[in-house]
Amino acid sequence: MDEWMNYEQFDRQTWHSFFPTDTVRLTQGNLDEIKSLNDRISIEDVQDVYLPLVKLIQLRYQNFLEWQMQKANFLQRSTMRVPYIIGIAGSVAVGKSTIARLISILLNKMLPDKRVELMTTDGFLYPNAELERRNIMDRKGFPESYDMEKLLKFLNDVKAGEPIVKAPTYSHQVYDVQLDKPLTIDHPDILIVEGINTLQLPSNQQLYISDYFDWSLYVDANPDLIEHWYLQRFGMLLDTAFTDPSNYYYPYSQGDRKEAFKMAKDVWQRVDLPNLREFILPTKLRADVILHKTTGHLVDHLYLRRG
Ligand SMILES: Nc1ncnc2c1ncn2[C@@H]1O[C@H](COP(=O)(O)OP(=O)(O)O)[C@@H](O)[C@H]1O
Ligand SMILES: CC(C)(COP(=O)(O)O)[C@@H](O)C(=O)NCCC(=O)O
Repeated sequence: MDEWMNYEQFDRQTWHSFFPTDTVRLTQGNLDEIKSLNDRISIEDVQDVYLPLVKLIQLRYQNFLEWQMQKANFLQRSTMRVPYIIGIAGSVAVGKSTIARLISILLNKMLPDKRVELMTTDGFLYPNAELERRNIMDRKGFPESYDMEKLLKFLNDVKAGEPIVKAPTYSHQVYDVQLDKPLTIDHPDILIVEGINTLQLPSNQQLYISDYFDWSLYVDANPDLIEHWYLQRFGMLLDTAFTDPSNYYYPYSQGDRKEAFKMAKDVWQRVDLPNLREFILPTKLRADVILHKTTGHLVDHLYLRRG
């Protein structure tokens, strides 16, 4: 069976032609904000790929608002403000959080009167101490390493319009969940939820976390390229750990750099790559849009689900 049968494929030129972006003027401030995300992010990608993508999200969001109104009319109630939730999935180090931040900047630009918030599911990993207690430290990122019930409850509270909902956070520098530094989600218009497990099926609950997503994106790339990006990020983590003994990577930053990279490559091969193959890639065809990246993080193709 053709796995792509439910998707239409577009190359970047065609994709760009759907929303020629001379209609949206990015100010120098917007560009600086985008640049500060990542020095190497390409402005061509922003114009050719991400602005049309965000335009599509805007259209879907308008449709959602319309539906909320019609539903309230039908149920003879006043319209409630229900957050629109976007899920972003893909491998460790494929660029999910960078894209999530970029989409949030562009959404703010296109919808200045709406409040957009951003979070990652990493905070719902069990803390390292608990992973160790369960003897699954080598399975960090695998389905059993997340408190999915807590994540479901969180999404449910946000969707139900609870005014203040707290989400635990995760630090790559500390390499652990930071229970003392929760993120407060305060009734946003749009919430972007990014994480490797956003499109995964539940192991034992009846509810799927993807049921809470109004729109979803999967970020795809060749695993060899993702390994390269993982190791590049590892290099950056080593550089920032250099002067900070509290950083998880500090000991690696003090020792032989070659040995440190050997260790990181081993972790990718033993943990993150099998996780990608077994549990993340199989969720790709559940996304509304699949964005395919190639060398240098450039997007070459997009796939849009039919219907
Ligand atoms: N569009 C991009 N251009 C250049 N580098 C990028 C881009 N997207 C991500 N990166 C880099 O790739 C690495 C992984 O990205 P990140 O957003 O942390 O991935 P994820 O959230 O999927 O783990 C980081 O070092 C990041 O700076
Ligand atoms: C916290 C993560 C599961 C999530 O990754 P992310 O998508 O934020 O890059 C991952 O970064 C991780 O720590 N994996 C375990 C193996 C490793 O150290 O790479």
